[in-house]
Amino acid sequence: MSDVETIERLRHIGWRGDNLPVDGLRLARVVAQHRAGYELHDGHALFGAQPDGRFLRRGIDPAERPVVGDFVEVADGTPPHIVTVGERRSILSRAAAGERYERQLIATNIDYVLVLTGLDGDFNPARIERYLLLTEGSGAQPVVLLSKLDKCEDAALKIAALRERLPQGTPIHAINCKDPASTQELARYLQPGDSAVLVGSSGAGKSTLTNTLFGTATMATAAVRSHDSRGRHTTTHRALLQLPSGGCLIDTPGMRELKLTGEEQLDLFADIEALAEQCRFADCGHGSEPGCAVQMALDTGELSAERWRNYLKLHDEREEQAATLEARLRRQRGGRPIEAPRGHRSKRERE
Ligand SMILES: Nc1nc2c(ncn2[C@@H]2O[C@H](COP(=O)(O)OP(=O)(O)OP(=O)(O)O)[C@@H](O)[C@H]2O)c(=O)[nH]1
Ligand SMILES: [Zn+2]
Repeated sequence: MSDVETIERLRHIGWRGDNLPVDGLRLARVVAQHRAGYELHDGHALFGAQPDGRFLRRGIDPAERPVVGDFVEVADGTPPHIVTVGERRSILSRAAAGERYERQLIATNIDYVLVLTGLDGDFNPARIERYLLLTEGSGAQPVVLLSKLDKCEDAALKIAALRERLPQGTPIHAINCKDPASTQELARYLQPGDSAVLVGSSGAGKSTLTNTLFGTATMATAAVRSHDSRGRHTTTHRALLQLPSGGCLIDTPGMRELKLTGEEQLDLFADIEALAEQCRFADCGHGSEPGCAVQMALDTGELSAERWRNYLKLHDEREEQAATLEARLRRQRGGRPIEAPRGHRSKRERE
């Protein structure tokens, strides 16, 4: 195959570079990570690979290891093995579940995070805000998709309210996931070289939209039944889907349950933070204090109670994660005792 052909194929799995690796090495993208190794795609086919020994060394920063979305150079062999990880143009991460704080890379080299919410009973601006926060600082651009436009009578109202609430310039598209003419406007995010992930709660229409973008209903739920090592049935999703428009969709389980990392700036709520600065007391609790600008805005309706609650919730969650992060960094630096994170002392300590 000529280099031109190879580069063209790589574009369809999201590659944007121009230089192919030297002879003997092959460029491929990580599409899944299993306990037993990696699953890669070279624009042509899927194949399995193992990481080079240096990625397995103890003490290596986990962020240096290959993750889903990475473009890697592979040395052929039995099995093929990953020798280098290419520069990343974006990094989506989350706080790993568990007692100890850990920032976990979910996917790299993603250009668009398509946040899908139904305009029906699923419609939930707070959840959309949570997803938007998780793309903050990642290098990926969030795009809000509102599905079930065909089943919603007050769509215009909901869209207008959302536009007012989200940062200016956040793209919002209301669509019918079942109708190719309606999803056509998403092609601009799915051109050769583009990589997108689709996130949203169960029932929002992710499979339906994927099928429509893919141009066929035959893949039904995009899932294939297979057997795991113990012979149990497992459902695995297609991890990288090359779309007719030229771009690709990456599906990674990590995107489904998302926790804040503690590093978010909450830019999304800059207006609320500016408001709180105007309270008469610097340490205003925004309860019944006199001169509270937040209460005033809530009273006049300038700030909706629902959005204020969402801000508080995400703010507390961010603080909690930030405290754990801080404790962890301190432990790593000097092994000094870990203080109880701010805001999480027991009731008695606070008194
Ligand atoms: N009328 C209409 N129905 C839709 C639309 N999008 C999805 N649906 C329907 O909503 C239901 C759920 O859609 P799915 O695509 O399975 O949702 P999902 O997000 O993949 O759900 P999970 O697989 O549980 O994560 C299905 O019955 C779809 O046919 C839409 O834009 N319009
Ligand atoms: Zn206040």
